[in-house]
Amino acid sequence: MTTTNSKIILGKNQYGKAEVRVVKITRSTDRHEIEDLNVTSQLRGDFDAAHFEGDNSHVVPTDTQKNTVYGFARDGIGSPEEFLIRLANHFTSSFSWVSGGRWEAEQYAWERIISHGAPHDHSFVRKGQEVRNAVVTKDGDNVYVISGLNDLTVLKSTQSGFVGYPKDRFTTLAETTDRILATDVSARWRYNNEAIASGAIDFNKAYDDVKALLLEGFSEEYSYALQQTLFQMAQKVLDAHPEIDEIRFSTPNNHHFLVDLTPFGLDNPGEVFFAADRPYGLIEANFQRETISDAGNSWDGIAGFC
Ligand SMILES: O=c1[nH]c(=O)c2[nH]c(=O)[nH]c2[nH]1
Repeated sequence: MTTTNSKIILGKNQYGKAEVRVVKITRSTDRHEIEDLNVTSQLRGDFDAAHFEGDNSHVVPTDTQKNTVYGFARDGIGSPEEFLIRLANHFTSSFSWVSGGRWEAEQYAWERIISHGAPHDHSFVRKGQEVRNAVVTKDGDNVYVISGLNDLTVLKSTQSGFVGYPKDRFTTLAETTDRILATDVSARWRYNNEAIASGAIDFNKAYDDVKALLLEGFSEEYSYALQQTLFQMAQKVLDAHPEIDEIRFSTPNNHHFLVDLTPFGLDNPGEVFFAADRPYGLIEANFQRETISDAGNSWDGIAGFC
C-alpha cells in the first residue's frame, strides 16, 4: 500500500501563556497600592518550522512569556493598556520573526477597606463582589433566621505571617512574617430566637454593620493565620451584636506566591506575586456564644460550612 503526503499549509496560528495572574503591590510608602491582572500573551509570526519540522528555534517559550509578564510588573503596571503595549513592543522588537500577537488582560478592581471611618493603608476589598443571602426556617411556632454573604473578597498586603507550625519530612513551606493574606469570605450568622420574636431586628442595618465589622476585623490586627483572623472577625460581630448567637465561616486561603525575579536580574521586595487559584487552603470555623438559643434544624441544607 502506498500513501501520498498531502500538501498542507499552516493556517492562522498563535501561541502563548494564558491567564498569568499577577498581583503588583507598590509599597514604597506605608500606603500600599495594588494592581491585579490576569494576562494572556500570544505571539504571531513565522512559526512554520515548529509546526512542520519540530524545529523550535523560533518558539519563544510560553514560560518565558509568563516570566516577562512578572518581570515587567516589577516596574509597575500603570494601566492594562499600557502594560499590554509594553509586552507587544517587547516581543515584536526582541524576536525578528514575531510579527505581532495578541495580548489581553482582565483587571480586578480593589478598593480600600473603610476601617473606623478611614480608608485602610494595606487592606483591600474587591469591588462589588459579595452576594448577600438569607434563610428563614419555620418549625411550628419557632422562626429561625440565618443571614450571610458569599464571595466578599479581601486582601491585606502586609501585617500577615505564618510561623510556628509543626515541621515534618514533607514540610517545604518557609516561615514568613510578611505575606499577602487573601480570601473570599463566606459567612453565615444566626440570630437569637427571642430577638427574632421581638420583631426589633433591622435586618438591613444589621447586615451592613456585620459586613463592616467583618472588614474591620480582617484589617485591624496583625494576622498570625487566617484561623486567628476569623476569630477576630467573629469577635467584632458578636461583641457588637447581642442579637446574633453564632457565626460560621468558610474561607479559602488564596495563596499569593512571591515571584523569584533574580534570574531576570531584578529584586522583588514583596512587590510582584503569582496569585494561584488552586490548590488553596480551606479554613472553616464556627464561633458561638457560650449560651445560645436553640438552632432547631435551621442549619440543615446550608452547604459549604463545617
Ligand atoms: O493562615 C494559614 N493557615 C493555615 O492553616 C496554613 N497552612 C499553610 O500552609 N499556610 C497557612 N496559612
